[in-house]
Amino acid sequence: MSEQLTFPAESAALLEPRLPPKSDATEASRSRPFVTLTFATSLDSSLSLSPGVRTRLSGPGSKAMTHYLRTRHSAILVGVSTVLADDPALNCRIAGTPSQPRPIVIDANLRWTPRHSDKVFEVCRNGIGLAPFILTGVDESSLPRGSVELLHEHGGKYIHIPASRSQSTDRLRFDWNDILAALQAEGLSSVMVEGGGQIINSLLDPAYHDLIDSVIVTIAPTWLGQGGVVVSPDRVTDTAGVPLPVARLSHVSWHPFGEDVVLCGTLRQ
Ligand SMILES: NC(=O)C1=CN([C@@H]2O[C@H](COP(=O)(O)OP(=O)(O)OC[C@H]3O[C@@H](n4cnc5c(N)ncnc54)[C@H](O)[C@@H]3O)[C@@H](O)[C@H]2O)C=CC1
Ligand SMILES: Nc1nc(O)c(N)c(N[C@@H]2O[C@H](COP(=O)(O)O)[C@@H](O)[C@H]2O)n1
Repeated sequence: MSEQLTFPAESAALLEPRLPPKSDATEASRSRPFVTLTFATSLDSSLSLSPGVRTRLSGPGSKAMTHYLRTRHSAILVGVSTVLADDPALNCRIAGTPSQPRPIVIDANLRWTPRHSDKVFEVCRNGIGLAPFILTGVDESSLPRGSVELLHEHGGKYIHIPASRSQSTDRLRFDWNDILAALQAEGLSSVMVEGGGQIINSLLDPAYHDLIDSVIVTIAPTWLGQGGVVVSPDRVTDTAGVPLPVARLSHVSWHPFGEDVVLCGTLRQ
């Protein structure tokens, strides 16, 4: 884990209007964390070749951009399938970074059994990352003891969130308002939501658009083909059943980073 990235100050300046305020005073006055939705996609809207396959999309420049975003948020949030697929470090690897983001793993049904050898714990032991907070719908009394201890040793923990049962999958699901309330209660004033597909599609439900402060998407000049993990939220229709667009960005800007382009925008008018 010796990779060291650099991100030019002039590129950082371009992104500044899209990022959470630097001033603690402003952040403290918010009722919920600042939310940035950010991910890397192919031209066919895929995040990876298939569920469970770690797929490099970002080139060196846009990868450094993502790591710069990690320095500018208090937390970085991913779904449990991303953790199982990627064994991600979820730290910032820009040299001299002043602070590391807190990894947040959405694992409502406890599918992940954390292990000492997981990268997220390795970087934590090496002082270049923080241990995860795992948001779960499972009651405290049913949490696996070994996992609770492993997390505790590294400074992480489980956090219980109220959950409802999805009618289609019979799995526990969280309301994003409850997720953000839990982060706020932990003093986390900003969060970047990185993925994967199910997490992003769930956040892109129109009920949650007002919760998203900024959208920053890396687009790589590649098609991954069918069978990938796709960003495509559930369809919305009008009262006559005619399909409507789910969301459109406004205040859009495009920034080339090497062979990739980074699209910034907001879901607000
Ligand atoms: N290119 C990129 O920027 C990124 C790519 N990925 C890729 O995405 C893939 C994983 O994506 P997915 O398979 O879609 O899994 P995912 O990482 O989105 O996690 C899916 C899990 O999250 C749960 N979930 C979703 N919304 C929820 C909610 N509101 N409340 C409670 N639980 C919720 C689902 O029930 C499911 O168990 C991996 O292959 C990974 O490599 C992941 C992150 C970023
Ligand atoms: N920005 C970006 N570009 C890609 O090409 C990617 N595959 C991802 N994936 C996300 O980054 C996580 C890996 O993080 P570490 O490098 O291990 O810290 C991965 O789990 C996805 O969330 N992102």
